[in-house]
Amino acid sequence: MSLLTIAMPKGRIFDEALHLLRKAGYKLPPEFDESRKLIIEVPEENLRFILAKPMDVPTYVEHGVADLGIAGKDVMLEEEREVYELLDLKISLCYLAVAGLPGTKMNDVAPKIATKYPNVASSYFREQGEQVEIIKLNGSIELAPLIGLADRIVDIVSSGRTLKENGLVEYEKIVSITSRLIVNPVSYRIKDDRIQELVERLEGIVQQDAN
Ligand SMILES: Nc1ncnc2c1ncn2[C@@H]1O[C@H](COP(=O)(O)OP(=O)(O)OP(=O)(O)O)[C@@H](O)[C@H]1O
Ligand SMILES: O=P(O)(O)OC[C@H]1O[C@H](OP(=O)(O)OP(=O)(O)O)[C@H](O)[C@@H]1O
Repeated sequence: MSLLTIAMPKGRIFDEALHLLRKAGYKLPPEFDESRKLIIEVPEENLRFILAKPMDVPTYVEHGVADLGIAGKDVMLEEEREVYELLDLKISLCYLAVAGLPGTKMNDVAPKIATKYPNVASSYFREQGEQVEIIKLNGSIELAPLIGLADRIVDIVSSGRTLKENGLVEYEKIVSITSRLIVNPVSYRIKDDRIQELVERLEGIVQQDAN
């Protein structure tokens, strides 16, 4: 049985992803819940996990240092890596939206858009036929329109609380987001039996949770 390396996103998605794997029958030790280790070996399952920043998961998978990974659709759209998407895990639901101060129009000439997702934002506004200037930020995106840095933001909305508490409104929804199981194309070919088994086990749980 070949060893599978799985890139897991640290942070928000981690607990839900872990829960899903455990429900699918994988025995993952308490180390996952407590430790700060970045590589966790599970020899009993012939699995190895690497714990990465969510935005970096497709990079590890594309380079083949991880066979599989779990990544938000937002990350997949932004990073456009050479990986296959195998399964919608239907966890960590949220969406990407355009937001800004209420009752405001975007500047006519090169309106500024602040975002952590420069590629997604440029494609979106290009499709809308708008020429915009993208300002890349790494967090606290909602600050940008409040402080006069940008006309609009493109950011994740989940509960809507961050927008509301900062007096911002949503202008357009861009795309719904869930987390996906992704695979390196070569691993998919050479470790197909193991990967297929993992997909089927997870698929069963995702279906069960959806009903
Ligand atoms: N409210 C939310 N805000 C941000 N991401 C969310 C939210 N809900 C679900 N997600 C999913 O979680 C992923 C981000 O997880 P997380 O916030 O832990 O990482 P991060 O953006 O790298 O955070 P940080 O930069 O604060 O470490 C996104 O790619 C998205 O798919
Ligand atoms: O709709 P809500 O439930 O309020 O969630 C959305 C907020 O959560 C994320 O920020 P995060 O907490 O990751 O902080 P960040 O600004 O450092 O990215 C996202 O960028 C929004 O700001």
